[in-house]
Amino acid sequence: MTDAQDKRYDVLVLGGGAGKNIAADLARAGRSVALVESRLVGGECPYFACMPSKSLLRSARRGETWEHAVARRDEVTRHLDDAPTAAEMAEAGVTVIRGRGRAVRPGVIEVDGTEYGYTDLVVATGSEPVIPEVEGIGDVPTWTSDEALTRPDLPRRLIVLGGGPVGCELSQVYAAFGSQVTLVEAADRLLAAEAPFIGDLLADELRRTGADLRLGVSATRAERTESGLRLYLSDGGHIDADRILIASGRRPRVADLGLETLGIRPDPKQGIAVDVTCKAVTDAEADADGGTTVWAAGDVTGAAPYTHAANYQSRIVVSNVLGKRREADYRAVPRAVYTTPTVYTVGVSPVSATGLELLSAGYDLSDTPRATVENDDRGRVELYADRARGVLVGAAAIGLYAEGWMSEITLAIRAETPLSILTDVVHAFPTYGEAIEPVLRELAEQL
Ligand SMILES: Cc1cc2nc3c(=O)[nH]c(=O)nc-3n(C[C@H](O)[C@H](O)[C@H](O)COP(=O)(O)OP(=O)(O)OC[C@H]3O[C@@H](n4cnc5c(N)ncnc54)[C@H](O)[C@@H]3O)c2cc1C
Ligand SMILES: NC(=O)c1ccc[n+]([C@@H]2O[C@H](COP(=O)([O-])OP(=O)(O)OC[C@H]3O[C@@H](n4cnc5c(N)ncnc54)[C@H](O)[C@@H]3O)[C@@H](O)[C@H]2O)c1
Repeated sequence: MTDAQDKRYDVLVLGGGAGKNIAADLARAGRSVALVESRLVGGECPYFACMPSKSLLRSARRGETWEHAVARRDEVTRHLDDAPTAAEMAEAGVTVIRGRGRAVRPGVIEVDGTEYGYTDLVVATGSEPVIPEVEGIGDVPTWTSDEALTRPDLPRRLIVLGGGPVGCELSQVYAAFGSQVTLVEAADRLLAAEAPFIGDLLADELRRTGADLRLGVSATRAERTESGLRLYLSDGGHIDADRILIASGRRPRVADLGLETLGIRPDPKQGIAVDVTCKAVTDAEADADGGTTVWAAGDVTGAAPYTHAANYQSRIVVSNVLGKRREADYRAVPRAVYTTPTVYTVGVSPVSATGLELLSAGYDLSDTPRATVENDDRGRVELYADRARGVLVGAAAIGLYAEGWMSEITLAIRAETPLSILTDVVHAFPTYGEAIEPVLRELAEQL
């Protein structure tokens, strides 16, 4: 085994999704940096997650053929070629180490038998799909989002297991291109953590796209049949299909990283606990070890499983590694689902708000002139304010382009802009953004 002192870096980054930004920024700031990546430099988002799913959703919206949509998707993901991104890393001065990294002792990572030393370690290993405990699921044809977003085949009959963001986006994709989609969700509605109107309106849309929704039932058993597979449900029913797309959640990728040797004990569901500076919480003895620091960013922290949140945490890590203390604030991290119409929620959800006296008001997009112009009256926006402080703390919307016209609400929540100022903001006519004005006025009157 090579001596770790021979291959020593100021900073080692494990995982090249959000981790690649950290590596490049720190290298540009003059640190010696190595990035360890076991799959593709760039992480999941550009190749297996956000980008291919958004490309397929766009193609579905435009009524393209499946073949065209797949060709376009594969162009968007550069046919899974990470050479240009790896070259960008090299240009920034980052050494890219291909392979799976794991900690062997404080200050040392091992990749395929070679040891590398570090002063700062950043763990950015992302998350992985959870395979639900359904008897027989391992014996029938299944996909996770990885296959659903890279394969060229269009299953004739597809069961989508789970009605979270992955299940909703991919049900709309496959139903739009002609698969006979049945979505099974254990909760009573889609996107169950959000305001109820969101899941209800989205369910109407998915049904309109052609999907059959089985809400409030879970899968109990799967078996192979002559024509494909059969999935049994908790309500006594069953569904016959050719394939199951598992979209039943993800968990932080923390297994077999040797984190315990660094005094880090991640919760398998919550991931690596970090403080406000994104420094990993370690045992007292590990802290006393001194000399090295472990940071974490992205899905592995369980903080907010979105690329924009991972990128935000990356900026927090970079700043703190460079000695400029910066604290993360998660009050206004958007949660968008890019179906048509789009779901955009941010801040507190009325479903889980505790310890706040929430004021709420809402408005149907059908009442905006823009809905007439677009000939599309789908959607609604609701805003939630903290009565005690007179500021917005949460928002939920579903509607065309909601990811655009709701961003001002993200700023309002983050900046704690008083309602008295928000009610004085002018929106262009005719935009869906005008829907926000009556909601704000109603909230201000309730104060
Ligand atoms: C289908 C789907 C669609 C999504 N769409 C969106 C979207 O539209 N918008 C959005 O904001 N978010 C979306 N997300 C979530 C988004 O993909 C993640 O939040 C984001 O990729 C997290 O970035 P990350 O850097 O933490 O992890 P990742 O992107 O997963 O990167 C982690 C990297 O670490 C590598 N790695 C793991 N272990 C090791 C190891 N031991 N050694 C070396 N390398 C290792 C992995 O190979 C991987 O490349 C979507 C997710 C899915 C599944
Ligand atoms: N647009 C985006 O930003 C975007 C898109 C896709 C995914 N993501 C992120 O990726 C992560 C994973 O998304 P996801 O949708 O897989 O997870 P999720 O945890 O959000 O949803 C999974 C759903 O599956 C259901 N479920 C679990 N087991 C079941 C069973 N046996 N039978 C029936 N239903 C079952 C759960 O009740 C839950 O509603 C999320 O954190 C999400 O935020 C983001």
